[in-house]
Amino acid sequence: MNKSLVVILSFLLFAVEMNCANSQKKISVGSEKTLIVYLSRTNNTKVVAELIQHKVGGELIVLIKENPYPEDYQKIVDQVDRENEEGYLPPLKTEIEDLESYDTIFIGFPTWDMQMPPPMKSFLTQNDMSRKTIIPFNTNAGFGVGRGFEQLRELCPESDILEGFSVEGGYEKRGVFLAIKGEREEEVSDQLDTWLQKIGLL
Ligand SMILES: Cc1cc2nc3c(=O)[nH]c(=O)nc-3n(C[C@H](O)[C@H](O)[C@H](O)COP(=O)(O)O)c2cc1C
Repeated sequence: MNKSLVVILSFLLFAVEMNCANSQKKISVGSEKTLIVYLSRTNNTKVVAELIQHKVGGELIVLIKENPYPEDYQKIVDQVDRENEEGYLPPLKTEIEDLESYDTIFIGFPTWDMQMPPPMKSFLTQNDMSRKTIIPFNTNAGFGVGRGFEQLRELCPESDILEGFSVEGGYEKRGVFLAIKGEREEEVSDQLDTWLQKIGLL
């Protein structure tokens, strides 16, 4: 084979390889240093957490309470109301041993009682979030995040908190459990892209 043909073919092969490598590359804010901590009862916030992980990488950790909340909707509503009134912080089963090694932490929770659920308050109170970049996200039944992001700022005064993402999820009271699926999941995924681009993570 003539020498210049070999050079041209090698160059073409290199260009094709580079293109494949780039199209497979996961856009990441540094997988080994990013954590996604979330709380979810009916999996809407879980789906959003997984979409975020798919887009930016990182470790996914679900918050589990030591004593589970009641299955019954009205019972959990009453218990959460009481816990909020008393400022009770429920003990958690979930422990993150090497939290200090993460510098970017996504914090995801559903709106409960128009605020942050007590187990997430426990997590943010028990762990040192200072000097970390915190990125909040939320699902709700259509009434918004309530005081949730404000409470996050109060609980993490020494953190750099980026603009949060809040989206409509389920409506357990009306029997709508996991709503972020199928076409709705695709819609939420697009909204996540817009948000992540806006805050500079995509
Ligand atoms: C105890 C409890 C209280 C809730 N309170 C509210 C509320 O005040 N406002 C609201 O919009 N949604 C409220 N919701 C609905 C959830 O925020 C919504 O269904 C969310 O998408 C659930 O997320 P998950 O599927 O990750 O658990 C409440 C749900 C529960 C279980």
